[in-house]
Amino acid sequence: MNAIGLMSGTSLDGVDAALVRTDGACVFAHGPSLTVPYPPGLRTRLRALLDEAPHLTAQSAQVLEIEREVTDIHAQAVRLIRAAAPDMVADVVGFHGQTILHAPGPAARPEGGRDGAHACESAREQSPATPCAARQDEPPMGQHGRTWQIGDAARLSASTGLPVVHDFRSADVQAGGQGAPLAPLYHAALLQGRPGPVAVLNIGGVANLTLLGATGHVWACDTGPGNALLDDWTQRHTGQPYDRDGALAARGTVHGPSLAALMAHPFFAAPPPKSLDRLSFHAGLEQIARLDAADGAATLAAFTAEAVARTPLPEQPGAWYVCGGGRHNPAIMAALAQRLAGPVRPVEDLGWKGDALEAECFGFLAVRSLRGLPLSLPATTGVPTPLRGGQLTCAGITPWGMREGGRIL
Ligand SMILES: Nc1ncnc2c1ncn2[C@@H]1O[C@H](COP(=O)(O)OP(=O)(O)OP(=O)(O)O)[C@@H](O)[C@H]1O
Ligand SMILES: CC(=O)N[C@H]1[C@@H]2OC[C@@H](O2)[C@@H](O)[C@@H]1O[C@H](C)C(=O)O
Repeated sequence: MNAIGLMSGTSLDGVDAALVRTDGACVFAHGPSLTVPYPPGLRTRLRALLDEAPHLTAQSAQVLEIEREVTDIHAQAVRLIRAAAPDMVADVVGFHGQTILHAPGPAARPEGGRDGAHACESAREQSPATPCAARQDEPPMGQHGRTWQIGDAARLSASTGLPVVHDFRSADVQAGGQGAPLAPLYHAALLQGRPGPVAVLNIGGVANLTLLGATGHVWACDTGPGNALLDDWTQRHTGQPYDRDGALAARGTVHGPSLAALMAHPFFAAPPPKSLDRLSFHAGLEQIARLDAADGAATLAAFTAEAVARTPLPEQPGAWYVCGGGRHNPAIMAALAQRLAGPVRPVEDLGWKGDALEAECFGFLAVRSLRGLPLSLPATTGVPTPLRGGQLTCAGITPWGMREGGRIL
């Protein structure tokens, strides 16, 4: 199938879209990929929504309004991808949605939850759970926590005329898994035929790691902060959304005691599998508040790398391949190279597209979902057994087929 994957990550910078031809096990072709940036105003409102999310429901006006805008930007991304690949007719869309809250098992919300507030408790009091097939309702706070991605799959399906697979993480969390990371099975599919142990490290807003072992087993977890803290710090001190090319960090010096204080966060003492909310380390910005802008940036770049280096691994990788926006930051890449054994290289060395990988992943996972194949494993998210996931919404399909010339599945 030709699957368009859509990922709007924790950096809140926009929607990544990519087209892959896949059977959910192998990838046969990589089509075009692109990013549709969020307008600055939407990015600001999304950032505010993260703080509000524990107190909101899926019917809150603030959520509905932003969800509609976010969905329509995804629809625009689908249109652009289809226009860029007229010969690769899309069969399905994998729609991740925008994560606004991630609070699965205890490892993901160390003491105090977000910014010291107990996000999940407040959410539980305010969240009547009404099932909804086409949007992810604000997920109920079950015994295993919850994860919430906004996005209206029915609206996206109707506007694109394509079946849409969405809500990839809820089943995992409901089964007692972390709900993240989900990219490991895609990384493993791309690594097929390469000798392990080898690591793929995604440095997005949050960072996550996939280890393919010497015997081919897959192991994964979130490692710690990616760029999100540094983005917030840079925004606060320079008014820019991120530390372009690590220029601010390059002018600073890592402050050892602050780095040690940041590494004292309970997330690092918890064993994998574990995953993170974008705001899990937000209190860390106050811990380094007295540093100047450049030293703070240098310390945060080092924090991202130190967190990776301290991740307890079952095998030591012979090489580290880095994807996500953090690989564009020389301060982060240098800090990783300093701390990790083995070469640290961008995934472009493998012929992969490091800015499109997550979007491709959700196209791949959409096909796995349609085929009833697992999206997660005990060693990737902590689910008890390999687990399926995702929901299918077909609002764009008539009895005569797809509205915009798609193929009948
Ligand atoms: N030239 C650059 N220099 C420094 N940092 C950069 C550069 N380009 C991108 N980045 C960083 O990468 C971030 C975006 O990364 P990416 O798109 O991988 O995140 P995401 O997909 O939103 O997050 P996640 O993987 O957590 O869901 C930006 O916010 C910025 O911090
Ligand atoms: C809840 C959520 O959206 N998590 C993201 C985030 O961004 C990076 C890291 O944290 C990872 O766990 C995950 O995304 C990737 C695509 C994943 O699931 O593999």
